[in-house]
Amino acid sequence: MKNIHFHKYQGAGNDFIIIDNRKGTFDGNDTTLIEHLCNRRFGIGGDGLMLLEDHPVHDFTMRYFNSDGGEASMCGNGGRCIAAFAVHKGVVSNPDKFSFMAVDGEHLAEYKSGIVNLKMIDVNSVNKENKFTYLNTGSPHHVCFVDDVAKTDVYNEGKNIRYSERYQPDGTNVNFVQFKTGNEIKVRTYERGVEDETLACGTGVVASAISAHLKKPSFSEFDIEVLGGKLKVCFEPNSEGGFKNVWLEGPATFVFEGTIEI
Ligand SMILES: N[C@@H](CCC[C@H](N)C(=O)O)C(=O)O
Repeated sequence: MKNIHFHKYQGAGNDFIIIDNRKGTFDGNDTTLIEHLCNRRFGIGGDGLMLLEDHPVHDFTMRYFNSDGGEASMCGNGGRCIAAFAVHKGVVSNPDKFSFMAVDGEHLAEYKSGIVNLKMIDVNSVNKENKFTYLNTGSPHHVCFVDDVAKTDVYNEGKNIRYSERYQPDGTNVNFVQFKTGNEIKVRTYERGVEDETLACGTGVVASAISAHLKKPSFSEFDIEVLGGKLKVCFEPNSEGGFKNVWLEGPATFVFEGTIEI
């Protein structure tokens, strides 16, 4: 038997188990254990699990695992939550501006009163098709626009696209976006690796905001409503059809901590 101490955080309802692994005692290759810990009935429960580890230059390293146990591409809400955790635990010396390393590279973060503003990777290109866009914002995203996101069958339609031949073998996350007024959009996301709709997806709202900009070029800042709350995204288009200075902002909240015996 082994005891694992964990913290639970959520960012707009995208929820994560976070483990301080600076001593290296948790084995990130143990897919079965991570899947078990993320299980909402038999474990702690979460859309994903993160390990906070040391980094020689940056304040820390973030390792992200989807709830299926697999080490995944970037998680935007996870990045915001681990940033808040690092501030709460005194891992970073200056909450106003700090940096960490993730699977897609370096991220800057700013923390103030429970809100984390996280710099995301530059987006070099957007594949714009007739009915959808496809882009990588740290994780791959298919984005389509719908008239009424509340009436969209996110689970079944998302799953069909996620497993469609076009995206094999890696699959994709799938976002359904509805324009509201001005710079406001509503987004619902089917996440691969969770294999369900989640209450929010950070890299997904970034992809959705950039896709919305392609339809409404006068906006480069978006207010986004997701099932679990509100997020903001801003960016600057570059001269080659890409996007730089991409920031994702929203709440990152401690839920509880505990020890689980496995
Ligand atoms: N919830 C995340 C995205 C996590 C990764 C995704 N499920 C994938 O495997 O691509 C976010 O907030 O960005």
